[in-house]
Amino acid sequence: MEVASTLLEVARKTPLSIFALGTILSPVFLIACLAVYRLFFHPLSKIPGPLSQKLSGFPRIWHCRQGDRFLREMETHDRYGSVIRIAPNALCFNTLSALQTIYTKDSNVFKGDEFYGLLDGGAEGGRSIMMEADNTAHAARRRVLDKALPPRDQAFRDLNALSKSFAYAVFQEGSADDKGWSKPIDVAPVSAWFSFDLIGTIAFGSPLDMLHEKEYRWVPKCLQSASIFLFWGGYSPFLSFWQWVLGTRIPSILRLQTLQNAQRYADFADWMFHRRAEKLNTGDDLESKRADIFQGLLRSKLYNDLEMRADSSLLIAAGSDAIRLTIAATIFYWLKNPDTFEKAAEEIRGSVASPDEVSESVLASLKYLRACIDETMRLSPAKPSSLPREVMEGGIVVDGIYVPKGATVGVSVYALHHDPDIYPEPYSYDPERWLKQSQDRRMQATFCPFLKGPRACPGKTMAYFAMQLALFHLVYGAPQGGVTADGRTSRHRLRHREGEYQFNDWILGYADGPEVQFKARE
Ligand code: HEM
Repeated sequence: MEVASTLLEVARKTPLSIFALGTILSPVFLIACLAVYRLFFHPLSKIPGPLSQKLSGFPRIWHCRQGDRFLREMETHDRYGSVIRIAPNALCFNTLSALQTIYTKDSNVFKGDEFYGLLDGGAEGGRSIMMEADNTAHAARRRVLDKALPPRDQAFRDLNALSKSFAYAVFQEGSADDKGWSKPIDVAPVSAWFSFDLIGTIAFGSPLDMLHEKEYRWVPKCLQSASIFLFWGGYSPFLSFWQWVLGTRIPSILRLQTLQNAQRYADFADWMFHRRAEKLNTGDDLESKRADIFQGLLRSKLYNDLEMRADSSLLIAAGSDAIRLTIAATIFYWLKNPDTFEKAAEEIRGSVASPDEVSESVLASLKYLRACIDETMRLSPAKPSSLPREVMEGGIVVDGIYVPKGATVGVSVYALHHDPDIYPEPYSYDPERWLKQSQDRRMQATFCPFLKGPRACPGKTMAYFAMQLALFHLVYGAPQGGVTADGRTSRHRLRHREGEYQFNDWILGYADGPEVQFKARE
């Protein structure tokens, strides 16, 4: 009281001071009012969650930057229950019913500006199909994209050839020492080169040849760095500001590495699509006689240049990174659980007399391999955090909770995949659970690494081909016995499980390792 009366006394004497005082106090007053509103009067005020996240969106941005948002969502669910408030205007659920309500065709939601507003074409703008807000426009683009995917037999042949090169590159990286052991090899970068080569082939008609040549090996690292910015930037309230900054020299003057890389990556994606377009126009390249995604998109004439640029950026990232992560993570889980590796190896080596005989039907018969991949994607889904959907006019009811227009809702894939009621011992790597006759029916319904509904991944079939073939050739050629995996645990309190593959979620999952060593088979 004393301080207030002194301040008023001073203010009374000089009008200028009144102005200064008002300038200082009014933002404080406004922030206090906003805090009171968000805590007590906001339509979502009754939903439980950490105080900091009820008050502000910045904790979520912080966790996006740190790469541990999915772990934070899981922790918050464990503490507060099946629906949590993860930002003043955003809810996260961890139930099957919420998954079935939010991501279905007729759900009263769309992809709003939260996260999906940061245009993936860089400073020049342009929305990719994944960022397309309008559901009808999205459906039209999706029809074109689905038709543009290469035919199965062509995709199988291409991916089979690339997978052989992948296995060869892994073995090449390590050379045996005098006891017959290879040097430790980090599988993550080699998987990245493989996955970029495969998306080059599927989407643009020719690989970038990263498995053999070093020229473009900077791209995966550049994309990883760009993704960090695009993830936290997408949740920041100043989207147009960041968009503008990307087009200026500010990132290079201030050495903002992730922003510089966001633009560098967008320019690279632009170059990829223009290179493809040029070859198609001249019609004299071999690739134009084969199907690839951009050939289909370019021929459809549905897109403008900016959308093409954005789709190119999306496809390179979406088509490569999740595959890279899943291959590396499966190897990690195999090495941490040697009996599962032995079983997979036995199945693979017993399936055909020579790896050259692998075919689509042989792959389909490798049930244990498929179960291993699914168990990896359950434990370490490449998109583990909740994917936000903005509620439209009229609101939506999720798990009995009315959510009004303008709020966002989502389901934590990581939390759903670790529900102990559906997946007993949820942190153990147990491929057998996918093979049991008496399987809980909810398992297939909750398992959603590719998401569900009209916005789910169109590359699922191709992704399974690529992951199965890469692991098939690796295991077929892998010398038995001498393999190790590093634990990659850290002191982070949410990352303490020895047997869990540790990765960061920056739109997609990024990790180092595992490191493996090979020894010649007896
Ligand atoms: C293990 C591999 C993969 C996983 C786990 C995966 C996962 C996903 C997920 C969860 C989404 C939904 C994203 C969202 O709504 O925000 C998505 C979308 C998408 N994915 Fe994949 N993906 C994989 C491989 C691929 C491949 C190989 C391609 C390219 C052929 C691809 C192309 C796309 C595209 C274009 C979209 C946007 C679809 C749309 O909005 O209609 N993905 N993916």
